Amino acid sequence: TSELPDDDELCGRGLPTTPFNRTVLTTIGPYSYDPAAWSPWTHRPYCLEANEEPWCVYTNAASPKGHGISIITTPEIAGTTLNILEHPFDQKFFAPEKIYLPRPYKVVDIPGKGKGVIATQKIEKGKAILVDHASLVAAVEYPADVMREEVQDLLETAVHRLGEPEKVLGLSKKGRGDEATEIEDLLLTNSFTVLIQGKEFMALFADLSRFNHDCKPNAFIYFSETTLAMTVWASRDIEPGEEISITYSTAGLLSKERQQALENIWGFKCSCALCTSPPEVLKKSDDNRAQIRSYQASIPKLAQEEKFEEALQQAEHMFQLVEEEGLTDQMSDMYEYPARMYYHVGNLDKALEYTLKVKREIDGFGVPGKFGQEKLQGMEGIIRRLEMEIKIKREREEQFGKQAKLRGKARRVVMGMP
Ligand SMILES: C[S@@+](CC[C@H](N)C(=O)[O-])C[C@H]1O[C@@H](n2cnc3c(N)ncnc32)[C@H](O)[C@@H]1O
Repeated sequence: TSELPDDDELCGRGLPTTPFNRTVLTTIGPYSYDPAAWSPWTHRPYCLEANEEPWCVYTNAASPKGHGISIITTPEIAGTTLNILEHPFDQKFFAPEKIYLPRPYKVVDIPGKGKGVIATQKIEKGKAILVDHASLVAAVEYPADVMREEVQDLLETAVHRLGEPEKVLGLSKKGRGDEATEIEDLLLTNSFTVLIQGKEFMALFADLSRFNHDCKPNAFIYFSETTLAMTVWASRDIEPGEEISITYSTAGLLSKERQQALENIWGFKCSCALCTSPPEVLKKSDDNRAQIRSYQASIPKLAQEEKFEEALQQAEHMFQLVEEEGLTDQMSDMYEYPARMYYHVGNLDKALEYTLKVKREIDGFGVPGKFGQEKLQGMEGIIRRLEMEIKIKREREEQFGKQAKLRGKARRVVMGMP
């Protein structure tokens, strides 16, 4: 738009001002005119001054994978937290055997939902369907002295600086009229809230944005803070021709709560198979989800009171219901409870089974961060120990079995039997 800095300014030669007459910062550091100092950004950061600190657009127009990435945040966050941005430009972070290439789906029209994604081949549970790097990452909250028009200006700049802005501009919009600008509408219709080092951001992913919501999805998404990529994982086997769906709402909500959350946060009325099913089906699902919710509260409590048998019975039933409701991967933080409790009651095989699930959660999905790496090493240690204890236990049982056989034989000899 005419409000955007012109090409000279984008290359760092001019002195751009925002349409609101705040001078874009020109100090050294992230604002330097020397392109070498902007790395890994391809444009000089475009900033507006706010009371406490400036807010800037940081863009790498070419990476990752050509479509580019723009991030709206403060220089402090860009300079510290987002140092991790070396990673998005690294293409080696994914094991090829874990991900489908080329993509195993196509984008088609889905009645009542606009566009959506259909599997073009059988997709196996546990494999990655798509790894999509964010195109736009924008802070959710701004200081009180930053005007809405100024945020709109940052957003415009962020999108138009991308290598392929049309990939983002072509996404679906609700048509919110005067309520929102085109880019605000795009964000409201398509962005996912992600956490980067504990801070909330809105993130827009050009390809992920075609996946529709389902209350009983067959896939789930995982965001990696270190690569700023969202991965879509198959949570069960998916047949060719099936729509691939994810969930936009939080786990464990009942049907009315889900409908409300989707309307309030995403602005649409859900027409997925579960939401449009007969009342008795919906009620059964709600009962299951209410039971899961109650188990989520009671299992940690029972574990604390060392009522392991009861807690384990509940945990087994909970994971059965979770599977039935298609929520398996939203409950992964609960695996640690049965892992520990089975160890306490001496069931090492089950303890190992659940510990392996915890490990899969940490390292299966993208590159774990520093905390993830430490936890992963801890888990690997526990797994080695459990495997060793199981081996020793098996050997003892075998030894015991042999001795019992010998004793039996000796007794028969004493008694004069053949
Ligand atoms: C992130 S986009 C998904 C892709 C979108 N259908 C498209 O055409 O590009 C979110 C929008 O898709 C539609 N949508 C997604 N899931 C839906 C569902 N379960 N029921 C009805 N509409 C849905 C809504 O219009 C929503 O605002």
